Amino acid sequence: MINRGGAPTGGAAERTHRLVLNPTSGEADHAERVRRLAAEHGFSVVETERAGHASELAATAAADGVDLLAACGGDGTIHEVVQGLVAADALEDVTLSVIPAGTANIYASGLGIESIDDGFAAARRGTTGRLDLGVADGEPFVLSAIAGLPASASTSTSGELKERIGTLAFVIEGVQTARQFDGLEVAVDAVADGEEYIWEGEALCLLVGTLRGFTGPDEPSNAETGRLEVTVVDRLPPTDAIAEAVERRLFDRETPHVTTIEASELEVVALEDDPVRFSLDGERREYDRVEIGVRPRALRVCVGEAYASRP
Ligand SMILES: Nc1ncnc2c1ncn2[C@@H]1O[C@H](COP(=O)(O)OP(=O)(O)OP(=O)(O)O)[C@@H](O)[C@H]1O
Repeated sequence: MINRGGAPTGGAAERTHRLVLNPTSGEADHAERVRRLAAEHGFSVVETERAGHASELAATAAADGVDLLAACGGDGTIHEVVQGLVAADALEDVTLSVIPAGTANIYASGLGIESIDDGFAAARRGTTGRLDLGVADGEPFVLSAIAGLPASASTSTSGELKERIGTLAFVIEGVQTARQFDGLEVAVDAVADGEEYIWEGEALCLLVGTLRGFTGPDEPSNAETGRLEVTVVDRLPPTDAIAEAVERRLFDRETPHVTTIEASELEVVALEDDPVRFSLDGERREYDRVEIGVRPRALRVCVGEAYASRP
């Protein structure tokens, strides 16, 4: 559901705006422009000085009574800001705004925000959506939990490929950079539409996303379903995996080695001694066993015009 326009909480005059700026994200050439635009739009700016700092700054903003908090950086910065808001138990009080200044900016794209100017325009317009938040082992993620591909795969995907085929672009580029990859011995136990789904074996990769289609040709995508899109790609020769991934996405055909379900919760267990390496919104984590769930529509976030006009 979309809340069109107006201040998300309180009157415009009472709103407090703050922006958490990661000056090192992307090409690291955005800080000066963002400081200027932030001032023009009535945001005070706090800047990160190290990894993890955005979470602390977000929690402080919540404690200070900020009601519109912008995260300026890439997906990792948004991840940290949301982590801080969750830690401060402030999701009901603070509206998030996204100013994309990272390398891939996948979450911003999913919200229909393609540029820094778009981000400020969305904040100014104040149209908000309530979006699902993923949770892995208690840690919130806004976009994705990906295992089996190098964490860099989630950020190295080219924009063009991503636009054409969505999530599976990660698979394709990941496979191309992971030819030496041994596969992932895992058991996946998921609940989809009240039914249990069990997968066990050697996977090439496992992708869990909050944005449905995450995100295919119909961007921007719906992240208000209360379900996670879970894709398991069997271990098979890289070229076959690519062919099947493309076939599945482009022609919407069932393919034998790529399974996609919409789950409300799942558990992933490593069947080998080594833990499974995940990338949570691009940040690296390792688990022997992890429960992944969703907090339906827990995050209030300013959306771009393209998202807001979605039927
Ligand atoms: N001042 C800082 N110095 C060094 N690292 C920082 C600083 N501020 C934040 N970071 C770290 O930068 C990392 C990358 O940030 P982010 O993901 O936002 O940008 P990106 O990788 O360029 O973009 P994307 O994820 O969209 O491809 C995060 O892991 C974050 O912890």
